[in-house]
Amino acid sequence: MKLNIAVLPGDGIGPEITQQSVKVLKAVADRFDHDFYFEEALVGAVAIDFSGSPLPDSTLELCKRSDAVLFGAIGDPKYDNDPSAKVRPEQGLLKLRKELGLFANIRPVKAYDQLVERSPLKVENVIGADMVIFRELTGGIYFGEKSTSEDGKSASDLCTYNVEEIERIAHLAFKAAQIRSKKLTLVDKANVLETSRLWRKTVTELAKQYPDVILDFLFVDNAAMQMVLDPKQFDVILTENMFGDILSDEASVIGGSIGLLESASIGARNALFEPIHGSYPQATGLGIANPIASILSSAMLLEHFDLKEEAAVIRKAVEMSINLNVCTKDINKDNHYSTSKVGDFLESIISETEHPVINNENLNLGQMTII
Ligand SMILES: NC(=O)c1ccc[n+]([C@@H]2O[C@H](COP(=O)([O-])OP(=O)(O)OC[C@H]3O[C@@H](n4cnc5c(N)ncnc54)[C@H](O)[C@@H]3O)[C@@H](O)[C@H]2O)c1
Ligand SMILES: CC(C)[C@H](C(=O)O)[C@@H](O)C(=O)O
Ligand SMILES: [Mg+2]
Repeated sequence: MKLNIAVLPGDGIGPEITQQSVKVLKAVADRFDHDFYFEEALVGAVAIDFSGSPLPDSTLELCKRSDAVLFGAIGDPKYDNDPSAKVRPEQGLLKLRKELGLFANIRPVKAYDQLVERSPLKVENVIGADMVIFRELTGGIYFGEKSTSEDGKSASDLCTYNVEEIERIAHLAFKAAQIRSKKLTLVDKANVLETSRLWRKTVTELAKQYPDVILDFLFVDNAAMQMVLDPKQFDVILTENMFGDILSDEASVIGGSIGLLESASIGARNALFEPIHGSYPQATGLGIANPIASILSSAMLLEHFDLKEEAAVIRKAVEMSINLNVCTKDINKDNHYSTSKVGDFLESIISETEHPVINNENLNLGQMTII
């Protein structure tokens, strides 16, 4: 298969993790005889430095004409610490999502058996947890009208949704539930917010088309608590933009690190694949960032094009690196590997060449077999 992939490394750890994904995708292309073409472009703070815009027109054009976008991360402390900055790196990502119509952000969360001991949550609560969060991505308070009064003493962000915006992502979430454990939980704040009441009404109506799926509801404050008390109760979570942002970072403690959480942002024509984490500026250039979230996002990219076997090879290689403890320090505190060493390891497993790090005497090879 021929795929043109736009690569937007962005800021902070974005370039180092994205580089590992490209390595892995190239190994997949070689192994399965595909033609993957990569073209890089600027986004975020680096794009502001270069052109004054967090999403230059040339970057947007590249994304529009590519088959898929591989996104790293954006964000820089110089903007985080300056609330009055009018041009901000995050605007690049938000504009990209809007312009490409990426309304559904799919964030799978699971507890790897080998890592449950590392989760701050109780092992018995976490083991077997496996859910997917469907986060609405182009509406809600993120995109409503914004204003600040002239005297700077009040500000407003409007939250709006319409039925069509709710229905299109709800269909995807119901379909996902049908091929999973057939349970869909709508997370909202319908006891307070008009928009949430519209979500409840619309989703309840739609549920009639999916009689095999059990629909239930949770208020977001309770959902935040249930997420850590009993994450195994969740199968598919459907929620609006901001609740999904917050709940998915919270859910990452189940897996042991946010550096493991992949995501796909899907629209009618375009698709973008991004880790859920940010630019982790403190780690820039130190080689400690976990590249797995980005690499698994690349697996989602392949699944999007129905390259299931290819994606499975990536997922199996990742399982293997976790089993063998070839991991960065967020999940391997004592004997960690650098970002690029983890990438090299996965690349070598996929391309079935010699493993550059596997001879390390501290590795416990156990019963592992190389695919
Ligand atoms: N999609 C995105 O590009 C995105 C997402 C979230 C935040 N941001 C931006 O990133 C910047 C930093 O934000 P933040 O500190 O709140 O969130 P962050 O996700 O960058 O980092 C939060 C914490 O998560 C951990 N972490 C994140 N990525 C990791 C990785 N790959 N490996 C290991 N540990 C990892 C680290 O402990 C880090 O301190 C801000 O400018 C923010 O706006 C961007
Ligand atoms: C950087 C920010 C705009 C973004 C969001 O809030 O959507 C991030 O937190 C994410 O989860 O992708
Ligand atoms: Mg977020």
